[in-house]
Amino acid sequence: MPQDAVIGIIGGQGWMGHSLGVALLEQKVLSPDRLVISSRSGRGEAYRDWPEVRCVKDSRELVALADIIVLSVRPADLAGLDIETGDKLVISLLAMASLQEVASQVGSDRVVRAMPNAAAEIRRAYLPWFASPQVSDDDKRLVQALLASCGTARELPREGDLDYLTALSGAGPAYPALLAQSMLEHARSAGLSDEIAREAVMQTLVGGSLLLEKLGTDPGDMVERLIGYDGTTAKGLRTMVDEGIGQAIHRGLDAAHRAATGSR
Ligand SMILES: NC(=O)C1=CN([C@@H]2O[C@H](COP(=O)(O)OP(=O)(O)OC[C@H]3O[C@@H](n4cnc5c(N)ncnc54)[C@H](O)[C@@H]3O)[C@@H](O)[C@H]2O)C=CC1
Ligand SMILES: O=C(O)[C@@H]1CCC=N1
Repeated sequence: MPQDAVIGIIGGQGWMGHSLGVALLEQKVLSPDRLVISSRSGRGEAYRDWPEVRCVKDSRELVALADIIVLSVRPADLAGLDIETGDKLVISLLAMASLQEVASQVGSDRVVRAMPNAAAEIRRAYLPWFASPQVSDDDKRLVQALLASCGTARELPREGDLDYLTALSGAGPAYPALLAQSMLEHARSAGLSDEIAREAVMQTLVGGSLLLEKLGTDPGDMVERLIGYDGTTAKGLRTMVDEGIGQAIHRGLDAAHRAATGSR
């Protein structure tokens, strides 16, 4: 990254905005004097350890100060962004807003769409991104370095893949949360104390995910291996499959994908 490039995050106090800003600072990808955030609610607590970070209320001021602009407002707030970035590099984290929509809203052709997820907060996000043809190879290296501060970043060959991944990985941390919620309700109804139920659910989901990651094999192999015991797990898995868990997941992902694509 150019040593003196200034990054501006519009919505830099929000969930994704501050996750990215703080990750860049903590990993020293960026020195605090090279980060500007715009926030309607003032400075807030997220950057208290870095007083050199500049905070402005007016996003037009941020655009004037920054070389690279990150958009991290909610999709409904895009149309109200009264900014003109010229040909500065713009990185949009917004779901549902196409490259074309972002480009025409901010007036730049150098636009990257990136899709973080909630795990950016702990730097374990999956962050696919797609760039417009006007984004240079140097820009792309920079984008990859910035986004990798929050997890695993990956350039995509097609914008449509980003819409799909908005539903799969962008929304993704909500899916284990739903599973955890359902398991927790069941454990409580079986009479376990709240403390033990929570501990059991969390350790099981985290441990199971880490094991899958470590094994690196097809998840179906682990399912088959456990079905092979023909015991407790097999009974549970077969019932879940027969009750339509697979279809429910596919239909949910289809619905999220349709929402991510909007009218396109
Ligand atoms: N939260 C998530 O898990 C994910 C969010 N996203 C996308 O990231 C974007 C941001 O989402 P969150 O951080 O979760 O939302 P958020 O609501 O936590 O943050 C948005 C921030 O933007 C600020 N804001 C709104 N209009 C502004 C303006 N004109 N100038 C300056 N600041 C302004 C708000 O005050 C707020 O602090 C969204 O577009 C969303 O689609 C993408 C993937 C995952
Ligand atoms: O729910 C949303 O629209 C955004 C995109 C993925 C996660 N949050």
